[in-house]
Amino acid sequence: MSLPKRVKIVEVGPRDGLQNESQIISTETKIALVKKLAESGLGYIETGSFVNPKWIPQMADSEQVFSGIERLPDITYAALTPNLKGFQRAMDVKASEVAIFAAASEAFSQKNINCSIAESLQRFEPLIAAANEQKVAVRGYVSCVLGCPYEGDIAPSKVADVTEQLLAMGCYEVSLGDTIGVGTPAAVERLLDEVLTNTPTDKLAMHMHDTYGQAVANIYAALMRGISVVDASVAGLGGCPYAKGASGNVATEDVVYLLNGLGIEHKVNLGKLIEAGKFISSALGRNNASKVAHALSQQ
Ligand SMILES: CC(C)(COP(=O)([O-])OP(=O)([O-])OC[C@H]1O[C@@H](n2cnc3c(N)ncnc32)[C@H](O)[C@@H]1OP(=O)([O-])[O-])[C@@H](O)C(=O)NCCC(=O)NCCSC(=O)C[C@@](C)(O)CC(=O)[O-]
Repeated sequence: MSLPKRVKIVEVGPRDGLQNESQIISTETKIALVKKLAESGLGYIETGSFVNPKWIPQMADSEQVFSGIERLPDITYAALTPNLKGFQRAMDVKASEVAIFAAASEAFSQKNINCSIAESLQRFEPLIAAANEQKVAVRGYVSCVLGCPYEGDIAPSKVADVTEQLLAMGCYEVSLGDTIGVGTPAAVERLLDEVLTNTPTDKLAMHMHDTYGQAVANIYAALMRGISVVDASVAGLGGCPYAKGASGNVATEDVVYLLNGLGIEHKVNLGKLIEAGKFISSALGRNNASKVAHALSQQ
């Protein structure tokens, strides 16, 4: 399999990147971040989430964020939604599309969304029915595809099974999440050998966390298998509230640099993206986790 000609980057910084921050981040800062990301050329921005605010307080102002953003044409401003209630909240503020999230690990599913994998899929049914009725696209996530903080190794067949179920239910694409960033390219190969048996490449995305510094290598392994959608988080923001020790997602800047080096189209202006990363890192008072942003800032 050869590399794809172009890659779609799904920017998850405003949601996955910020959801785990313990300090209060103002709604204005979140809105400004989304604006800067949109201006960098990113076409898909996961802007917030409509989960129970008691579980994820940082996302409690997602209504205000969606209401406050200035929408540029041709940009998808997506929302994470765990159930019908979340979907309705997302629709009330005109999210462009929604994402549902399941796991390949029973223990993680319980910790993250308080139900078994089978129950979670059942819970998504009314959400998907409502989305179909309102012609809203639904993306799917599977967490813990390369390892679980509670169960350890996860069988690729389990990931393939949940992925197939989400697609059969109506998700247009499923993003495979290495939630705790333990994967290596060899593990990605083994995973994709199994998942691609019944699922075509154009139905899959990669969502790699960088805990062990393997995310870019893992993405490269997936690109080599023809996968052309990559989730990333500006400045490498993130972590997972239910996965202790998990670091941020792969930095979007590092993915863009990788794609540039491979001659793969992506439409993102790296300079503007780095500015967005600097903005949010300074607002949070933390180091920018993008190696590319760091290296280019030294020049
Ligand atoms: C799924 C639930 C809601 C189940 O939580 P539950 O407690 O089992 O839900 P419930 O249906 O029994 O309801 C309990 C209370 O929550 C309320 N509630 C129920 N739903 C909503 C809603 N949508 N919005 C607002 N409120 C809601 C509901 O109204 C009720 O309120 P009360 O009567 O107690 O006042 C909960 O477990 C939850 O919100 N979990 C969120 C977990 C989360 O956001 N995790 C992070 C995102 S996943 C992730 O980051 C991984 C990913 C996607 O990036 C990929 C990867 O890296 O692996």
